[in-house]
Amino acid sequence: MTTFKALTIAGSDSGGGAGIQADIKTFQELDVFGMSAITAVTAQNTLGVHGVYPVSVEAVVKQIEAIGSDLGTDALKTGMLFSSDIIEAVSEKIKQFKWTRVVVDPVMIAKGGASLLQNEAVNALKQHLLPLALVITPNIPEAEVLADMTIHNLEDRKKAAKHLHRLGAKHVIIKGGHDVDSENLVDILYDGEEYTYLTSKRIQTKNSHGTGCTFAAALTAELAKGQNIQAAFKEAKNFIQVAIEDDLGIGNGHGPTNHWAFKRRKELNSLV
Ligand SMILES: Nc1ncnc2c1ncn2[C@@H]1O[C@H](COP(=O)(O)OP(=O)(O)O)[C@@H](O)[C@H]1O
Ligand SMILES: Cc1ncc(COP(=O)(O)O)c(N)n1
Repeated sequence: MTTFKALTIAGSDSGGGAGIQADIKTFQELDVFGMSAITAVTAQNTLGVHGVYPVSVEAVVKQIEAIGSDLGTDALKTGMLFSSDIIEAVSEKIKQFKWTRVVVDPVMIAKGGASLLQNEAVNALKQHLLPLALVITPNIPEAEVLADMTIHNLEDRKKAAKHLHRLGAKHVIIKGGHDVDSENLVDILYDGEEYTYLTSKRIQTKNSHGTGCTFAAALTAELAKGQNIQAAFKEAKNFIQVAIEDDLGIGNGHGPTNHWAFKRRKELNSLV
């Protein structure tokens, strides 16, 4: 049996709902062997971010080299990268190891408002990492920053996707979680020619901590297994939908999603 592998280069969330922890859980649930390079440690729970402690560039590079020189990976995702120095170093390593199945989740601000990317690092992200992305997965506020425009509606989102494609990302997914005025939730994918829309019902919940990380990790896992972007997009959307639906109700604030839900439902369905 082939063992598919995926690497996450991201921050640690002590609360377990986002960041490295969400990524590894998602990889595992989708039958992909998960590996990590940690860029920053955050002291975080469902109530917010209580501390951010970046890891040295040297330590980030060493972690990636340890994986690249031995295990290799079938796909990778980036999440919280924090600084332009880390972004540049990560980009160099992606090039060195000739990794192409690269998902860039341009994490900027935690749901509670804490900054997970320094302002001056946005340019580094655009210049160095975006051109290496097979797919970039911003939420609406992140797409606004990267495309340098305001997004009011779906047409604006399509324009922003085109802009990010021009900057070098081969595919652009702009997620719709922040479009809180609409009852349905639409995620869009642009491949340079056509748009694909995935629509789901908006679930009313305060427990959406880590949705972006989990979605991007599911996408990465499917790409690691050799799926094409369209198929990976659909599976990632299904994964996050049920993870939000079956939330765990833990913590006193914005709780995590349920990373078990997708596999458990699949197993239940195969029993009946
Ligand atoms: N309330 C919700 N109901 C259903 N799906 C959601 C909800 N909120 C977010 N999602 C889904 O979770 C994923 C992450 O969305 P979003 O919240 O936009 O990103 P981020 O977590 O990066 O801010 C997307 O696939 C989006 O469609
Ligand atoms: C370490 C880390 N990385 C990313 C996020 C963003 O979380 P979300 O997926 O909810 O946008 C987070 N809160 N913490």
